[in-house]
Amino acid sequence: MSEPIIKFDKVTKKFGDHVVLKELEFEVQPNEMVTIIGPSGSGKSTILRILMTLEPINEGVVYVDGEPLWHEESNGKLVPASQQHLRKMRSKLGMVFQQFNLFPHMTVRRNLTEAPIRVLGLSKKEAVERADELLDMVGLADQADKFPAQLSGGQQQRVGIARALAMRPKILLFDEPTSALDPELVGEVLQVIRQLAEQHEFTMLLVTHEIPFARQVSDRVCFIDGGAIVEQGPPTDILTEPKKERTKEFLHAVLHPDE
Ligand SMILES: Nc1ncnc2c1ncn2[C@@H]1O[C@H](COP(=O)(O)OP(=O)(O)OP(=O)(O)O)[C@@H](O)[C@H]1O
Repeated sequence: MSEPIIKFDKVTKKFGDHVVLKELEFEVQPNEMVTIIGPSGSGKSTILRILMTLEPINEGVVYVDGEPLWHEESNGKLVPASQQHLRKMRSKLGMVFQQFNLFPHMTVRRNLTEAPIRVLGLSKKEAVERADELLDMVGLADQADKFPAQLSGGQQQRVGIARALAMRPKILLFDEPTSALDPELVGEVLQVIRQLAEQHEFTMLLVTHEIPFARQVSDRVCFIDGGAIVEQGPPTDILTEPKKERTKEFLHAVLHPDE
């Protein structure tokens, strides 16, 4: 097996006295599509937010692409990372948020060109070309001049995905990308994610409650509860024949909410 592109080495994360992740050990291989499932409050979003450098960790080391994320090496020791190191590491990752988080005062195209111009130093022409290619890929080439509020939720989320891709990250993180959508708009967003998963050009980490979708697209499913991995493996094992009682109870509750 190759070197993992993401590795949580005994990572503990606390909010005050509340231990959200307890000595978490978790690895993702390059180009792997991993889905994280688990009850509300189990620490799923916290894992993604730590990777996006939005939440610092308390103990342990997170490695991304072979380098410590929240630390830097100095004289053979790991010391807290500088802002410069965090910026460099952050550029390896892109995140798609539950609430889209688009810039409301910018057109769709400008939502996609802003960061590549400012952060990556692309010329306007290069950034526009890249944006238009990505909008075409997510089926929104004809919406480039509109503002986010003029689009449906499903369209806005497709812009959110295109915007994350515009930075050419190695790793794409999805935090419940369909949970803010009306049910009839979920399919179009899942279709874009499915397309990306099939290309195998990115490492993808997806937090979702869409169990049938997770079964179709994931290389591995990870069930977490109480900030630790309870069970993980191929989707057919975890989602069809889970071994642990907690996984069975969770899946039953998600798949049969009325029982
Ligand atoms: N900024 C914060 N300050 C204090 N507590 C927080 C903060 N962010 C998250 N938590 C707590 O940490 C725990 C894990 O939160 P997290 O959002 O990672 O859970 P989750 O598994 O993603 O849940 P959900 O499915 O509801 O989004 C929860 O108990 C939450 O209340």
